[in-house]
Amino acid sequence: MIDFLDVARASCESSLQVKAEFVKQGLEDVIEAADALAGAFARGGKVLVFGNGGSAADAQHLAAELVNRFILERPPLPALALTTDTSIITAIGNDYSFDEVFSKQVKALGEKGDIALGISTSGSSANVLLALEAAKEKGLFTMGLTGQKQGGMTSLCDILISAPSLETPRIQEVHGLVVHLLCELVDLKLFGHSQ
Ligand SMILES: O=C(CO)[C@@H](O)[C@H](O)[C@H](O)[C@H](O)COP(=O)(O)O
Ligand SMILES: [Zn+2]
Repeated sequence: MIDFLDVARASCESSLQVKAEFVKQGLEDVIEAADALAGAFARGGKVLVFGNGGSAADAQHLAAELVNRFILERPPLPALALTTDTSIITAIGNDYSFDEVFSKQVKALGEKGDIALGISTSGSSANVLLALEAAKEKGLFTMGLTGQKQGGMTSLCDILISAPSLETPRIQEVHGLVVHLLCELVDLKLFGHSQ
């Protein structure tokens, strides 16, 4: 019989372990990414965020915190998740291919001075890679959230934040933390306080 307590405990342990490892080796990349975001916002740029499945949810989570607020009262910051407009996504998916659902939006909305942030736990989702490629072609600064494998994101991201795991859920749990860290550090850099 399955011992559900054991299963849940093992997943929690593994999540904690991956986060502990990330705290040891990943925080400098997070600070660099927060610097880039704060700098882009200060200069009038915006961030375009995209990913699939749970990473689409992470993209929307980040955009929501930036546009609305995180913990502090502060002015709205310009962020757009490219995962939310079903008319755009179905039209591109239907007429061209699902691989282009984010890249076409980057081509339409991305401007020099903006940041493109792709989220992929495998680093190999074609629509995320094509969008980062399109962003590079348009002169945007590119950033990625990925896992241990990194896939094609290594060569396409100016800053790449990697969660040290090969398991999608564990990687996503680190990405959730990174989303909140980015919001906290951007607030601190732009508005001088974090709580
Ligand atoms: O949330 C999960 C699994 O935890 C899934 O929805 C997962 O995000 C989807 O399978 C994605 O399509 C995976 O894409 P990627 O992270 O490899 O780019
Ligand atoms: Zn998930």
